Amino acid sequence: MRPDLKKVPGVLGEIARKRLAEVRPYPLPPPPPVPSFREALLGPGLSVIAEIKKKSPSQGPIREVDPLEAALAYARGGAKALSVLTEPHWFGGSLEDLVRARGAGLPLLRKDFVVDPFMLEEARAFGASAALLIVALLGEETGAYLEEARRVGLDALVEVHTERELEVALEAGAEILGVNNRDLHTLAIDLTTAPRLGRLARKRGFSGVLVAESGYRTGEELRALEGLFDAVLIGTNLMEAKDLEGALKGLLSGV
Ligand SMILES: O=P(O)(O)OC[C@@H](O)[C@@H](O)c1c[nH]c2ccccc12
Repeated sequence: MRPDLKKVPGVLGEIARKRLAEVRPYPLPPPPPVPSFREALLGPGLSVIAEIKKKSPSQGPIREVDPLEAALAYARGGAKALSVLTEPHWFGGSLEDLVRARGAGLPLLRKDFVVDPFMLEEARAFGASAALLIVALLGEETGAYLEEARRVGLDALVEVHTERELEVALEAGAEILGVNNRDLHTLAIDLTTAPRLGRLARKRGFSGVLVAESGYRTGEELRALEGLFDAVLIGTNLMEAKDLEGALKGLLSGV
């Protein structure tokens, strides 16, 4: 289950290699009961996964927030689930942020660069309902990580950015598929990526939950996702707003 990270280029490779060097398994507390991430996204209309992210490689510092206050504001604003960055160096996150965000009662996605199966057990033990699996990192190991996620009781958001990665994700049996508009090697965003690969996934017979990720800023952009996507993941645009609840309500009023 060791992904081969030597050949992963750009920012993504750098972050992931650092993360791998830091993994040191330790005894974990028994996992708490958590709500279902998958079910939360399957409600009517386009579900929003709102992200708690203090900084990022593309934006630099975004804001300092208390993850509990942010989580409560997002819940009031209509989010169906939350994504919490736990990567410390480039995103300023931590597992404590995950624990604090649980206070809002919404299902949590552990947003990190999972490169070791222990990180999945850890996510579950700290109260996540789901974890992100990045196909650009895990490659042919994606299926093994999906199985491990299932074994520990986590949903997996399997993230792709190219047609080749989509094939790997479908072959691995992904049930929740995320299409990232952002190329994690270069950080460039292209909003045509999600609809293009989303449509291709459906054409290939994918009947699971489809999530569009990254770069969304307007109600109009969200409206364009309706009918194809079950959910959208929004981070920076919300985090930059003073009033998280108002910003999310504003975006959703257009949908
Ligand atoms: O802040 P944005 O552009 O709204 O994007 C959110 C989310 O999609 C993005 O943070 C993300 C998508 N995939 C990732 C993988 C690792 C780190 C971060 C991400």
